[in-house]
Amino acid sequence: MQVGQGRFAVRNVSPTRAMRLFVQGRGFQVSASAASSAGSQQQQPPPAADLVQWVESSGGSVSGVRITRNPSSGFGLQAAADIKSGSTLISLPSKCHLTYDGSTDPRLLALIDQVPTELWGAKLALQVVAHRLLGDASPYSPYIRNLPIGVAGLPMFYDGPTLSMIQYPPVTAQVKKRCRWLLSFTQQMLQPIRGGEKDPFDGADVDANALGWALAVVTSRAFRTRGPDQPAAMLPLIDMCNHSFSPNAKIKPGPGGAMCMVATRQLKEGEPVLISYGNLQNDFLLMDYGFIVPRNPYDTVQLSFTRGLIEGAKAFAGVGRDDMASNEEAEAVAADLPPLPAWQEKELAALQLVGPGANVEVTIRHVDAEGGPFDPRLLAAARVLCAPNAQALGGRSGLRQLGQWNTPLPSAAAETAAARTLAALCAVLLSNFPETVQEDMQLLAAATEAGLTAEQQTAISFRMGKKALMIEAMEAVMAQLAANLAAGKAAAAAGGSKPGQKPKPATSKGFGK
Ligand SMILES: C[S@@+](CC[C@H](N)C(=O)[O-])C[C@H]1O[C@@H](n2cnc3c(N)ncnc32)[C@H](O)[C@@H]1O
Repeated sequence: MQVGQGRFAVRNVSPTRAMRLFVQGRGFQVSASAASSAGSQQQQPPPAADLVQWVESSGGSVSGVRITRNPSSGFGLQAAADIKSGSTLISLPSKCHLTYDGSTDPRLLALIDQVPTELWGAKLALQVVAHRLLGDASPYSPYIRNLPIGVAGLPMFYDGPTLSMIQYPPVTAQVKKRCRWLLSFTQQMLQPIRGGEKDPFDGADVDANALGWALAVVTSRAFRTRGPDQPAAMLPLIDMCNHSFSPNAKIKPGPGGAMCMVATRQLKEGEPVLISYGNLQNDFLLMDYGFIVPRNPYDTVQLSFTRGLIEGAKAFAGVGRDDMASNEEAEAVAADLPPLPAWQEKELAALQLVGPGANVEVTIRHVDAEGGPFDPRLLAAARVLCAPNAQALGGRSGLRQLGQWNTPLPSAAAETAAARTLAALCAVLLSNFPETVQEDMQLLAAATEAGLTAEQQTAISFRMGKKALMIEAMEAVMAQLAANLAAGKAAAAAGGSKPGQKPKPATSKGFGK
């Protein structure tokens, strides 16, 4: 068993096969839809018909919507008729919601209690395991038996080489953390009680694969029904709805604690019913759901701010020196920094980028993101660190005055230095990736011939999206700079400057050396 490579090879059984064994070893029938796929088209019952029946017999309703099943994308929901906007498609009574605190088994509740509150997903995963083991005795059996046997595409189940193809530390580190947690929890919490009086699983071998499957089911299907800070719940049937950033349905509370799926616009018969899983960046879509959205408007590149990062980028851009530094020189500059003048230290502290309680996580976003492509704190920090003296900030201070994308510094020289530094920062970050965007595109174009798996293709598309985002930001900051300079010249020619004037729309020329 290898830790840190996202790989759970237990007793030489691959993760997928281990999950299959876990599921089938408990006497579970393969879901009605999966079982029927071997039969002829005519004999097939509607997919997951038992689940619909269970919801209806539990007091819920399913109206104007049907389940579809596609061999590659799994279950989905579809309008079964023309539907009016505002119609309730599914009403799911609270007795069908699966929550982590809804058990009557004190052994399970005691075990769940030992998991920290913030790991609500893990708590819920233990419930899912318990219900899977109960088999037909579980009140949720029609739901559990229709859950996917493997959750395709989750990096938690990538092999080591595929995980390393992501090339983006914020995601790979988090994936490894989840894998480590699974291993340590199963080894330290589940194995010692196995078969004993505290074991809620009555001696079943719930290993990292089994718990990993349940965790994957939870991360890809749970809903936060009680608000953003409260634990989530599994909503059977409703969770067969796929995601879109332009959804045509939404989930909302109904009478008596029910949760309802409601059409948010008119639907045509046969149209897929789609909800939004939230304005999530690709990191979370990949880690929790196993897919990404190309050119995801909510995607970001996450950075940890250090002064060295900006000073290295300044050197790389040739800001404050006669020439542009090489990568090595820029690294040397970043590693050996003189103390900051008090005015700059004070500004960085006001931005909460240094000092006690600092939060150094900043992002690069899409150009059309609110506030522009650079986290306002990062933009403000670049302006502060590129200003030769406090006067160059023109009396501005703090995030509101220094972090506005469309409000350049009055000093054209200082603003130019900041813009070039931010562009250089993107270039430095891009240089950390072994392949260019073009090379990634070529890899994807030849994916079939090269025998790349779907997961490997997703990993490449993911990192390509991050690189494209940085190129976009780099081009945007240089274009903004050109527009600012042009606006400044025009204002000067007209006999006065117009501070804060919105520059003309940018036409990008890229990062020119
Ligand atoms: C809540 S479930 C939706 C139902 C799921 N398709 C099934 O077979 O049960 C979420 C999972 O559906 C898939 N999915 C949902 N929306 C998707 C999308 N827009 N693109 C690709 N996969 C999607 C992913 O596998 C995700 O983990």
